[in-house]
Amino acid sequence: MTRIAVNGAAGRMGRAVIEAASARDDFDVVVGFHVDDVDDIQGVPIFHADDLADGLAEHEPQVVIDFTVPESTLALADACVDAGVGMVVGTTGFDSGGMASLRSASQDVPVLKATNFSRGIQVLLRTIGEAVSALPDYDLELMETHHNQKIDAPSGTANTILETIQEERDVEPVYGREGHAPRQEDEIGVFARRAGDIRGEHELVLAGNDEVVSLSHRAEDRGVFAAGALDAATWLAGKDPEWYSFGEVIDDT
Ligand SMILES: NC(=O)C1=CN([C@@H]2O[C@H](COP(=O)(O)OP(=O)(O)OC[C@H]3O[C@@H](n4cnc5c(N)ncnc54)[C@H](OP(=O)(O)O)[C@@H]3O)[C@@H](O)[C@H]2O)C=CC1
Ligand SMILES: O=C(O)C1=N[C@H](C(=O)O)C[C@H](O)C1
Repeated sequence: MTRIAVNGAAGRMGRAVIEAASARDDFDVVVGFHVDDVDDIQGVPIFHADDLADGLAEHEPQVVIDFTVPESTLALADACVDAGVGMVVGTTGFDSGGMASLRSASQDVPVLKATNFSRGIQVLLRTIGEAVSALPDYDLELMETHHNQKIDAPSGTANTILETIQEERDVEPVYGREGHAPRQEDEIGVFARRAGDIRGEHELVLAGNDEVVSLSHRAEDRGVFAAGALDAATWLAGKDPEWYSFGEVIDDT
């Protein structure tokens, strides 16, 4: 049994995590955190986001799963360091300072951060690395589509895809194009669309040599991210303080 807490318990992903954990018998969701004063969400006791330390001390989770905003994740990191509780972080949109703060928390507690907790995206990332390396002269264009409530753009996953490409090839991102904007040889166009309640779509196009390769992934339900975050929490519980990746979970389970 893994004792978890959920930060952002009333959010789209927080609710999905609680729902997925409640349907399994190997998780106990002991506490949730939310910005408003409510007693419980889906039967889970809720502490206000200003009272992280109290909630962690009273309910003693092994791992907190976080899907919020960077400001909230960083406040949580301080509380987790003080309480000695591990973190599974799904929140995206950190600037470099925020990432550095989160990384420094992993000197004291185990921290696993992923921009996408779908297993399929992990496979896509590996496939993209291979394709970009095998097709060095092909033009690259990256597209993502998400629901109309998403705050950050491009998506965290798109940024991770870009980093994966840049490990293989020196490409310069161009975010959208407008007007007189001819394509340069070593650029990659990056495009973000927002519409409806689209759960998350990512596509990399590689074009050249009179052919087009399209590598894409579409999440059809937030449950896919929730399941991955829960697998990560089980894997992380009891680990030493360090910075971990979801790829390590996939390799082990
Ligand atoms: N890694 C992955 O696999 C995935 C990552 N994500 C990422 O997770 C994050 C959350 O996404 P989603 O659930 O759709 O977003 P939501 O807006 O639905 O949920 C975010 C929650 O955080 C709360 N919140 C906002 N500001 C604060 C604050 N300052 N302190 C404490 N809590 C706060 C919100 O409260 P309120 O509702 O009152 O504003 C809300 O409950 C995003 O960064 C998204 O990109 C999403 C899906 C998958
Ligand atoms: O906000 C979302 O919904 C999602 N965010 C993550 C991201 O920014 O990549 C992961 C997923 O695509 C859904």
